[in-house]
Amino acid sequence: MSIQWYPGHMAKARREVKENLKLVDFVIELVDARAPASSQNPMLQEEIQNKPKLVVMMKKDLADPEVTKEWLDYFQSQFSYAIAIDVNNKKDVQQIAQAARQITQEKLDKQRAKGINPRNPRAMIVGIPNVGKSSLINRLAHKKKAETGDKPGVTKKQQWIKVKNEFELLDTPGILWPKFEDEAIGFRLASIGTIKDQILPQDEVAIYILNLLKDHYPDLMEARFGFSDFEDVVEAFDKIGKRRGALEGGGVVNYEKVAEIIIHDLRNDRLGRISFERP
Ligand SMILES: Nc1nc2c(ncn2[C@@H]2O[C@H](COP(=O)(O)OP(=O)(O)OP(=O)(O)O)[C@@H](O)[C@H]2O)c(=O)[nH]1
Repeated sequence: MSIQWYPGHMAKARREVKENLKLVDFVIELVDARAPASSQNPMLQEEIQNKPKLVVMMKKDLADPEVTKEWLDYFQSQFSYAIAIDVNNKKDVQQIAQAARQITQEKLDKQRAKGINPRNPRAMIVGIPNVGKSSLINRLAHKKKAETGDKPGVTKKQQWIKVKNEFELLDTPGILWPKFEDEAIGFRLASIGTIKDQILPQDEVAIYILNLLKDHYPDLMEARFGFSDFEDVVEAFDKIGKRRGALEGGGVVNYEKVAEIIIHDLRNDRLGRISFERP
């Protein structure tokens, strides 16, 4: 996880995705349900052109269900097919095959009407680092990868995975960079663990999380840290440090440790279901 993106990497990633896109009939774009806009790649849509796209909001089990609903409505209104899943929930994962059927039905019907016996539609998964690409591919593959041999792939190693007889999935995902457009996006991506911890100051990420909790999730904050409001971040860090034992000699609060605790709690699902942005 946490690739650092340089222009050379970005150009290579874009080229690879572009090549693979030629092989598929539709695209499965993975985004993080907690920050669906910030975790989209800014240029993917350009490369996809007119191919149908299924947006899959991953990690729905970690996101605020009400906000996830708003995002589903939003994506669906943008002419994209959208679902939200927890990759560890079998029923959720099954929704992908159903959505694929919807997406490809029209084209298949047209081919059948012309007397053509259509082949299985093909798809690829695209998403930013750590969004859950490998987990989803493994679930869809049930660890068995259907090798079909004669189809073109960018590298010889690539294979197609047959998903419930509905479609075939390229076994290597496309990895693209997230948005780096403004500071708030950076904080969201740092909070969900997409960008390296060294890139943004950890205390600032922790302050961002505390402010989000205070403004949108005071009950979760109260449950975990014992308070839900603060005027001053130093005061808030002191309270958490004392409560959680992040102290140095003489009982002085170690702020670095407090920042780590806040980020760790969030990333490890200790706070509850949280979303970082609304449509
Ligand atoms: N709670 C939860 N965790 C998930 C879900 N999907 C993936 N994860 C976790 O997210 C982390 C990253 O998942 P990966 O499948 O490695 O993500 P990736 O997109 O392949 O990552 P890169 O290889 O870095 O590009 C892992 O710890 C997964 O267990 C989900 O739906 N819910």
